[in-house]
Order: sequence, then structure tokens, then C-alpha cells
Amino acid sequence: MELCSYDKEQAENDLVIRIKGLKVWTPEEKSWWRRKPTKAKTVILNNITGCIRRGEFAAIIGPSGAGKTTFLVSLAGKCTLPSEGSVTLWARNVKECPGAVEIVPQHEVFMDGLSVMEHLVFMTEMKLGSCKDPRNQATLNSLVEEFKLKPHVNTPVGGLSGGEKRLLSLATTLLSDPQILICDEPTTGLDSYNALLVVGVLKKLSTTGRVVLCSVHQPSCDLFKEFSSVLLMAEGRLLFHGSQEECKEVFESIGLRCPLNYNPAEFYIRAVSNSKSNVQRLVEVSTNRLEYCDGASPVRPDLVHCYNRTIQRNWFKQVYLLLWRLSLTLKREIKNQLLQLFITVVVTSMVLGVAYVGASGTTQRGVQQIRGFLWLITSEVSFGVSYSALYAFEYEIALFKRETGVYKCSAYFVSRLLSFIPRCIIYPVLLVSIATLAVDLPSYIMTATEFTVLLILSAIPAVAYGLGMAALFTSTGIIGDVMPCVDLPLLLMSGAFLRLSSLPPWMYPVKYISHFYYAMDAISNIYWRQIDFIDCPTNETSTCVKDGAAVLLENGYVTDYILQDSLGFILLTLFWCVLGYLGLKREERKGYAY
Ligand SMILES: Nc1ncnc2c1ncn2[C@@H]1O[C@H](COP(=O)(O)OP(=O)(O)OP(=O)(O)O)[C@@H](O)[C@H]1O
Repeated sequence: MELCSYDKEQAENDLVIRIKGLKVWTPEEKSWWRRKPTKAKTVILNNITGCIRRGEFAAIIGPSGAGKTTFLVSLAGKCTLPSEGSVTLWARNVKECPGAVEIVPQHEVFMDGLSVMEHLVFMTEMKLGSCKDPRNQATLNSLVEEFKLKPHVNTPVGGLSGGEKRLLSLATTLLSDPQILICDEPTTGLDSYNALLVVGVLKKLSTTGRVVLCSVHQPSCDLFKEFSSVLLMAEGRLLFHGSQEECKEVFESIGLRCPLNYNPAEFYIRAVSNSKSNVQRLVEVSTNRLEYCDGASPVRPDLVHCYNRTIQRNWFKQVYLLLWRLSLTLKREIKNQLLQLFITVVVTSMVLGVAYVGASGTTQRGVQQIRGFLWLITSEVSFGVSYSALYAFEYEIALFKRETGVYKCSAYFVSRLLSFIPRCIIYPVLLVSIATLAVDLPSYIMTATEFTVLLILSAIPAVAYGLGMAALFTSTGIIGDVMPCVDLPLLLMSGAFLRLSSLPPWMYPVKYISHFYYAMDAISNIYWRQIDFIDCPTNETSTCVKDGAAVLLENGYVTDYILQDSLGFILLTLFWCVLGYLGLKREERKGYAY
């Protein structure tokens, strides 16, 4: 089970991680109307140099805000802040060795509706391959055993305690058997038994040659002594790196002796909290001590072969697995979801039925009513599905970012789109079946069937539109405000409120990206093409429309509607999918907030 390996004989005692002059800072923030920066640049990591050896099990300690998390994230090559200096694994840039390092963040993010086993099966399938493979099954079972997750395999993840979630998070990360494991506060929130259990497993990993780095907050004496080395940080600097014995010696050399029976970790942290002089003295000592890293012989990059146990499942398999995971959570809510949908559609259909009872397109009065009815059923479906997709990413975006690299962004978007297909079918079927009973449709069965098929087809670009907008605005939280502004020009193009034949040419592009337009164009054509004669009373004062074709002409709908509207639905779905994909890609690039 080897991930990112290298020629062992050649480099048995070599350095694994080498850090040179690492500096990380937050960028200046400027507003476009002021020249002066609104927020100055802040240095988080200040010129860190050091090296980590094979088999090291290190505790990273320091006061809050010392930069421990930023340091760990930089070591994993996942820091998105501006930086200089270098982090290399076996003489290779950390970013060139993906999969060699895995990071377990401080905060867990899971799909709460899944059970522990379902989550682990999903991750195994995505990262390692089929769960039917005995090797993968053995890995999965051994992690369940090792992290004492067996009693919880059927418990929903959302129902686990904080500590149990931590164990699950570690087990998930270890599935891919990383060569370097970085854990941000792996024992926080665990009782002493589980904390020791976790530390024990991590220590065991390090004895196999892997590097395990953990930031720890106020570790107990028992826990602290399990670590083979200590990295002490304060004010963004690495003040000490070495064994616990050496740490004691260094502190004593600057006149700081840990009292007997006092927790050494707590003593070191206290000594560097709010004491500039202690920090300065340790910086001076460490500058000399850390030179040993420069003296050690580096591995030749050409001898390093980065490979990793995780595999990339093919795109279709990824979509399938993501859909399978979504279906598991949906299955648990299916009764509520169906009931909600049913009530919404029945109430809507009944209101429409009552308002348009007996409406027929064969009379002059009926023309207006049928136009209204057609507009309302198409807009109900479009709004119903696009707004249900609008908040799809709100809760999932953190999970998506956390799982970056596990599956492709496009696979995730497509699986989310496909998960709405049942709604795109059920909604129109119910709505047309109930609402059309009240109106006078020519060749009822045929027309109602055509309406249903059309509304199902129109629901797909509508969902893509909702998801696309959701992906574009998910991180800003303003989606609820943006949607109505984008909806307005699109629904104006439906032809229900404007005569499309007299649109100014500059508005044409809006018409062609309006799913309302294609849906109204098609449904109007289906209905009005069957109306050969519209009665015109002798006492009618205004001009009469004489047949369905005249109604279509008046509205500005096309004649070749099947080809144009089908093409419109396809292109529009692609258009919103591409925009949604780009939105998600942008979120992915921003990185996970560790
Ligand atoms: N993306 C960021 N933007 C702005 N400031 C940041 C960012 N990330 C970290 N910081 C700041 O850098 C400092 C170090 O943060 P970091 O989380 O690395 O510290 P830490 O030692 O892990 O703290 P704790 O032990 O409390 O988790 C903090 O003052 C934090 O506010």
C-alpha cells in the first residue's frame, strides 16, 4: 500500500519534507473607490525553514493564532494565500506530488444523511475502486475496526458525536494510505480514551516510515509524550523543532526550566505566549539549530517516483457514484418531498382549474383566457423546478470543496442536474393531469400528452438555469436577490406580456436565452395549431382573431417550432451547464477554508 514513494535504499535516512524560507501573508485589500488599502498586508508565516524526516511523528504546538493551521496547509500544498519560499517532498515541489500528502482539517464536513458505512463505501469506491475488490474491502474493514466505528456503521453521520466524526474523518483520509499525513487538531473534542486511540493509530502509521504531523491544542502529558518530535510555533515563526529532550535542553539553555510534574507542552506554549523576549531568544537559538537541514543530503529528484494508491474513476462512474450518494439521502426524505410536491401541484392545479373552468380558444373571450392558462402552466413548471435547484449548493459547497480531487467538478454538476430529473417529470405530469381537466382542450388525450412532454423538456433547461445561477452566486449569498432581476427579462421574452414580433433587435439575444420563450412558443403552437376557427360575434367592436394561426402570428411565435424549440432547449441547457461549471470551478480554485 504505497502512495508517493521513492527509492528506499537510496534514501533510507533522507529528509521527506524540506521547508525553505516559507513566508505566507494575507494580501492587501483595496476598495475601488479609495487609493489607500482598507486592510493592510498581514504576515502569517514568517520565514520558516526546517525539515521533517521519514517516520517522524511530530506535535505542532503553539498559542492560538501562531500560524499552525496555515503552516500545515502550506505543507500540504493547499495554501491559497500569497507565499514565497519553498516546500519540497523528496526534493520535489509539494504541488507536483499530489496524493502523497493528505490533510485532515480541524472541522469535519460530511453529507449528514448518509450512514457511516455508506459514507465509507462511497469514498472507497471513489478513491480506491470497487468495494467488491477484496483488497479494498480489507482496507475498509481494517479502518472500521481500528477506529472503533463498528457500532456506528448504520448511524447517520449527522447523528455522530464530534469525536466520532473526527474518527470517521481520519478513517476516510487513511483510505488512500498517504505517505505524509497532516492532522489539524485530531484530538480536539475527543475524550482521553479516544484521543489516545487516535494518537496510537497515528503513531503506528509513523512507525511504518510515514510522516505524521499533528497540531495539538493543550495536549495532556500522556498524549504529548507519544510524539517523537515537537515543533513549537509563535507569531508565525518556527521557534523549535526537535525531540522532546532537545526541547527541554533548549529551554533550559535560555533559563526556562519546566517545573516538576508540570505539563511540558503547556509550559512551552505559555513561555512563548505574549513574551517577545522569549520568542526572540528562541529564534536566535533555532536559527543556528536548523542549519542541520541544509547539511543533509537531498534525494535526487530523478529518483523520486510519485505515485499514489488513489485512482481516478472514469467520469461516468463518478456521476453514477455521486447520484447513488444523492439518492441515499433523498430516499430518506422521499415521503416528505413527494407529499410537499403533491400538495403544491394539487393546490396550484385547483386554483388554475377554478380560474379557467370551461375556457376555450374558439371564442374571442377565450383567446385571452387560454393565453393566460398556457403561460401559467409553463411558468409554474419553470419557476417550480428552477427555484428548487437554487439552493442545491448552499449546504453542499463546503463538502464539494473539501472533496476537491476526489471527483471531477463537471461530474458533480451533471450528477446534481440529473438528480432533479424525477422532479422535472413528476411536476408536469401532475400539473397537466389535474389543471387541464377544467379547460376545453381539442383532442384532449393527445394535447395533454403533448403538453406533458413539452413541459418535461422545458423543465430541464429551467433546472440547469437554477443550478447555473446557484453555482455562480453560491458564495455571495445574494442569489435570492439576483434571481428575480435575471428572471424579469427572461420572462418578458415569453411573449405573454410583449408582442415578440415587434421586439427591438438588440433584445433578440435575451429572447434566445429565455427558456420561458421556447416553452411558450412550443405550447402555444401545440394548442393554437388545432384551432381552425375562432368565433367572432356580430356585435364585437374590436378586430377579431379568426383562427389559431392568427393568434400565433400576433404573438410572434415561429412556425418551425419543433426544430427551433428543441434546439433551444438543448443549447440553453448546455449554456447554463457551462456557466454553472465555471462557477463551481471558481469555488474549487478558491480552495477549502481550513
Ligand atoms: N485566509 C486568511 N485571511 C486572513 N487572515 C488569516 C487567514 N488565515 C489565517 N489568518 C490569520 O493568521 C493567523 C494564524 O492563523 P492559523 O489558523 O494558522 O493559527 P493557528 O495557530 O492554527 O490558530 P488556532 O490554534 O487558534 O487554530 C490568525 O491570526 C488568523 O486570523
